[in-house]
Amino acid sequence: MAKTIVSDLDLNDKKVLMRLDFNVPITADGKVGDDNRMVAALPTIKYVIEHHGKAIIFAHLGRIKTEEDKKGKSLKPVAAHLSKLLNQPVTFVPVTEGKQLEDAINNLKDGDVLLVQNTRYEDVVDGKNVKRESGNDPKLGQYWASLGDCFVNDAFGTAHRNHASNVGISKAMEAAGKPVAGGFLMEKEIKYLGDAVKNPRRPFVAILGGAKVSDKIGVIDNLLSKVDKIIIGGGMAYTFYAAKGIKIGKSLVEKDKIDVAKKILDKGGDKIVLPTDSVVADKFANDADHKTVKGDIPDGMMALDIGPDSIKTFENVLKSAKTVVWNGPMGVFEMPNYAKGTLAVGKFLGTLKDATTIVGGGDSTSAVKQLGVADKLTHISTGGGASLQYLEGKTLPGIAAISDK
Ligand SMILES: Nc1ncnc2c1ncn2[C@@H]1O[C@H](COP(=O)(O)OP(=O)(O)O)[C@@H](O)[C@H]1O
Ligand SMILES: O=C(OP(=O)(O)O)[C@H](O)COP(=O)(O)O
Repeated sequence: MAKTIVSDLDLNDKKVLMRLDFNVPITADGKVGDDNRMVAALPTIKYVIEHHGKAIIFAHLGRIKTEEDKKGKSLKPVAAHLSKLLNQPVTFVPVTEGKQLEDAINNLKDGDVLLVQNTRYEDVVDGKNVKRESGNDPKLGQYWASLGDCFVNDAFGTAHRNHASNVGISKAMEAAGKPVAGGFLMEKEIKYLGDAVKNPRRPFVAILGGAKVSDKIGVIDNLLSKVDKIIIGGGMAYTFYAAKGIKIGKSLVEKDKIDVAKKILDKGGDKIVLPTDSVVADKFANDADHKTVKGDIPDGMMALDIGPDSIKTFENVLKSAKTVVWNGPMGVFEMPNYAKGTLAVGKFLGTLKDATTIVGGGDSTSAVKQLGVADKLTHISTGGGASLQYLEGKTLPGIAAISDK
């Protein structure tokens, strides 16, 4: 069923609530480190401005479980960066509810842009982890929905979450008879990912890495029936090492997912390709003592990148691929000593001539952009977990909640 899109709405003089994915890296000096996701949302924001709407933007940054977590997770630097990108002022409201927010919204004129504080501040109230946003508290969705005339959800990267700021607002808006639409980014992502996986050209290879192991390990099981090979690198690999009885030292591991990993290995057999060597370090730091080891990770060491032998193994699998979907860096690429694996895989994908190559996820995308290979790939998706779940064939709650045409 086709979904309502922002261009279907009458925006003139309307308070247009927007949900965007501005979950971007913030540098140590408090600036936006990579603005791919923000740039990707500009067409929809500009459309709202040009059609005389008042853009009221909701977005999240990081995950918040304690009061302490709120430090460094304010969207203020994102507002400043957005103002530069749009070349117009952006009003930043440092709270997520109350009179200050309501007054600021009431003061908006046509074409103005306002960014609300990190929606996940609502997860911790009075020091308690109440998960109002990420638990989709209906009262919060209703409150936010009451602030606007229509809702435009363009946060593809967050579409796999059932949260108050995407699903909650949508449901409350619909209940109040107000329009709920998707944005242009949502439309573009669905088109590219849908086309690539409906009838994928084979061999179809998925590459998974990164650190959100418990989030993404479940995806592998479903992908097994769709792809010809799954390459697993990055922090994800060591839960699989543990499942195979290979020593992992102090490497990232999700202990309660080792059984899941075992089942995936049994079911996947030689479809699953793991690193054969790793770069290990004695601490999580670029200047730590580090070396390359095959197989077992020594006691007291942690694996922070794949090694040169793994790179060759992965390239061998990838060289004949016709469709490649990649999410999650192969190592801690933010630190130069552990960036080689991610670099090598990104560069290799850029050399594949007759292949559809799709990279998704905040960190993976920022890695391929740093490498300068982004323009050699078919599609850079703003969603990591979201694109994976879309590929699995799952209905994403954020998309499902957009009104049908
Ligand atoms: N071996 C590893 N150990 C710990 N962290 C890792 C390892 N490999 C990659 N990472 C981290 O994974 C993070 C990205 O993971 P994730 O959020 O799942 O990817 P994406 O944002 O692309 O979806 C990066 O910050 C990177 O440093
Ligand atoms: O960065 C995101 O996901 P991704 O790392 O899978 O691309 C999205 O903004 C969702 O964030 P979340 O995984 O904290 O819910």
